[in-house]
Amino acid sequence: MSDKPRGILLDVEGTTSMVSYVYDVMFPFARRGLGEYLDTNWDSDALTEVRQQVASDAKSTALGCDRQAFEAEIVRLMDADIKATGLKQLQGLVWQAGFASGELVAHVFDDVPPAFEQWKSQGIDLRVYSSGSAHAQRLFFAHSKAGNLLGYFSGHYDTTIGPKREAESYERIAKDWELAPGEILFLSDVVAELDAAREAGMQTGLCLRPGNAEVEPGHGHAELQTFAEVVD
Ligand SMILES: CSCCC(=O)C(=O)COP(=O)(O)O
Ligand SMILES: [Mg+2]
Repeated sequence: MSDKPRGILLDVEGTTSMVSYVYDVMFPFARRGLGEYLDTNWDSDALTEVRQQVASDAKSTALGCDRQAFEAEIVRLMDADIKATGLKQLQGLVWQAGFASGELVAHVFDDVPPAFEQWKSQGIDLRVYSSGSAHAQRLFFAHSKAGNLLGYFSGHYDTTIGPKREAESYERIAKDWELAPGEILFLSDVVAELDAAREAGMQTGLCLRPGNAEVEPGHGHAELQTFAEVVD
């Protein structure tokens, strides 16, 4: 990495954690629990807010009111793995029971907790930016296989701040964090996300974790296999 960062911004899937944990464990859990969750919570405040978000994402007010049409839209978004804000908020609500019961225990790579400890001891501030909702991020890191890691983070960003592949999202994060973009190091497994962060002026690191998709050479981002390589 170039300059020592004052803040490290972390992606989750493919960066702190195995892609397969999200795809093979968490997404199927949300799919299985969807119908019952909707039946039980249709009029709750949390689900009403999500229904409005999904309707707004789809630009169809009616969608938020019709139980069958709503569920069909959620299934469509899940099938296509569309990282829409409303879907991500709903998945977080369904996962809550799984994390609370212990059926879901979030995967983190072994080098992650010691790196968090080292970075914090060096005075580096840590925040998360994931397509998963901020609520889901908190559940995830509070219930990880390495224990409760939530205390390491001073903030969480999701797609309500903007899409992960747009430079403006990273500009907004830097502004909210009250750091210059160049003082922030963004770590992710997705080159398009890193391109957007670099365009905003952030330092970037591409995580090459086991199970991640292959990347084309020539992207120009620093590459790392583990977090131990990030800061001296
Ligand atoms: C934070 S837990 C759920 C992760 C998730 O739903 C997801 O889509 C992961 O996306 P990321 O931006 O972390 O790669
Ligand atoms: Mg990722």
